[in-house]
Amino acid sequence: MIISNLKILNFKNHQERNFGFSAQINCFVGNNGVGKTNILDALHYLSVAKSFLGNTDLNNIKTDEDFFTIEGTVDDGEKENIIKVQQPKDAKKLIKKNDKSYDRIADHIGFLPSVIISPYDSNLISDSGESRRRFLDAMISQTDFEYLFNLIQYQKTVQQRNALLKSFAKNRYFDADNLEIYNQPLIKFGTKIFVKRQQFTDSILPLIQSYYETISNGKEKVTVNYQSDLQEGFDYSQPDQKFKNLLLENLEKDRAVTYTSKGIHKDDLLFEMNGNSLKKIGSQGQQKSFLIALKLSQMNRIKELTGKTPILLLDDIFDKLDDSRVSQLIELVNQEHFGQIFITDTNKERTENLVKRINEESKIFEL
Ligand SMILES: Nc1ncnc2c1ncn2[C@@H]1O[C@H](COP(=O)(O)OP(=O)(O)OP(=O)(O)O)[C@@H](O)[C@H]1O
Repeated sequence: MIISNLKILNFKNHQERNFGFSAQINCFVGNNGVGKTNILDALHYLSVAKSFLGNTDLNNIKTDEDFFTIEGTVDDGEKENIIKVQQPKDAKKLIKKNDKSYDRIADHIGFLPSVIISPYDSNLISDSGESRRRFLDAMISQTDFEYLFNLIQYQKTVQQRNALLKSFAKNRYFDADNLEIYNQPLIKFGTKIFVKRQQFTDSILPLIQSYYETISNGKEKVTVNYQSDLQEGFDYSQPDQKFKNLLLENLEKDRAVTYTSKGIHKDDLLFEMNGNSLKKIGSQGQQKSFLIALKLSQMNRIKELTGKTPILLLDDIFDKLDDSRVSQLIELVNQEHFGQIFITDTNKERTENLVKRINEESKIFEL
């Protein structure tokens, strides 16, 4: 997938911008706060119709303006497509492909896959399990529409079941048959999600280890463990049984706390380095190397599963990495064809030197 052109109107600090991109490497250089990351965020919008920084859409409209528009020309290998994302101040966000609006934003996910590596990724290590779950979900959803559908259904069902548990407690009343209406879809969708998360983590682990080994020159060994309430004693010949048992065993607890205490909405990913928690013992550079390995593996899997090469967004990537790790990373980019890459850096000279070392066509934009 190649973005040949990007037009931005009233997006964050950018009033009006128009870029013609290289099919290979594009760099944005400039001082702190000039809006380099915001350009990557605009490209991220073209991919999944939302910010990677977690801001609300309305906050991304330039101050004192009434809307923002992001328009990209995307070559999918067969033809050029115009993707347009528009957020008015007082109406719903719109996303269009070739002038046709999508009914649901989810229908666009997967058309233009992207992988972002940014300083904000460190939240993946430091935050609670929720951000790792969201990352895992986003990773799988980009290659598997059914997964996204199951996840949306599961989340709706958990909310409905929790509301029912609360209403039971409030009215001092309980009806097992009524609860069963929600248990069934919870088990069906939750089990499918568990199996997919397990398979995906298993398939990505060797890639993460191999990329980490290359970047760190074999200095440390990392692992990623998927953890789920459904794991212990899960039987693939009767997959629904485990979740069924869990709900039964925890019924009294769920009634007492008035929410669903067990399930795949509590899953987590455990990141380890040499057998210890990466969060506890990893230096900033080691953690960053791990996150880069994780993201490059994500890229590799998306490419393998969909046949599409995601765009790679590298925000401030060289900060905190020593020269040896930067060299290894560049070596990697040279060896494997990563498709179209967008890089931000405050240091123009460093960027020019880097680009010289990578044997790809490039453009540098000074902001
Ligand atoms: N809705 C908005 N309206 C106007 N300006 C905004 C809006 N949202 C963010 N900004 C501005 O965007 C700028 C930050 O842009 P960005 O993070 O892209 O900078 P950067 O060039 O990547 O900086 P750094 O090198 O520090 O990472 C800030 O000056 C901020 O005030």
